[in-house]
Amino acid sequence: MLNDIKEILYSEEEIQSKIEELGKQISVDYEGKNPLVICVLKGAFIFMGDLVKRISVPLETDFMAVSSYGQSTKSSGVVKIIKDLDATVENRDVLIVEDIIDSGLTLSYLIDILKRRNATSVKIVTLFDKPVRRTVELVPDYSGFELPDSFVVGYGLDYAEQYRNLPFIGVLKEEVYSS
Ligand SMILES: O=P(O)(O)OC[C@H]1O[C@H](OP(=O)(O)OP(=O)(O)O)[C@H](O)[C@@H]1O
Ligand code: HPA
Ligand SMILES: [Mg+2]
Repeated sequence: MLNDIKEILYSEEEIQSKIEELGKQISVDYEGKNPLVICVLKGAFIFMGDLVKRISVPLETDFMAVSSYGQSTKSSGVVKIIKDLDATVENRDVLIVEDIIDSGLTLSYLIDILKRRNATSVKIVTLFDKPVRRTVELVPDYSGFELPDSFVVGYGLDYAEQYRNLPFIGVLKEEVYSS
């Protein structure tokens, strides 16, 4: 598995210290509120677990599964809901937890759905962001690291469902997906 990685971009330690910072800021901003924190499966499952431990205000969690990349390194452009939320978002302060924003298609689709369900507020926290790849305008409220334009894996992110268990984020060797 490690042989397939071209370069490590951020180590486990760097990621954990960034999550601590994000958690502190979110705790300040949501003081006195009880947000519904939504994990976008599958990619955000590790970040979600680490982040909620660093948020000190009361909160509820829920999970939604969407997919648009499948077995490819390019978005299909079609966001499929595989599992919807259990909770109702009406009159809730919603915080969406994402692992990565790339084209922006997944989140712009989700934000639209949650606003139509009458959430009081909808904010986004992403651990990784590739702003140069955007095809729709979208700026996260909280962001961990900006990444270059290369396909990355690890810390929840996959290629063809592999590599999610790597504790760091790294660039996948092109020969792995171009062969
Ligand atoms: O900004 P975008 O171009 O839409 O890309 C970002 C989305 O793509 C990935 O999900 P994917 O569809 O691969 O599903 P997964 O989380 O199950 O891997 C990632 O976890 C984000 O949800
Ligand atoms: N890696 C894994 N999944 C992704 C990426 C990426 O670079 N961009 C969007 N989904
Ligand atoms: Mg994926």
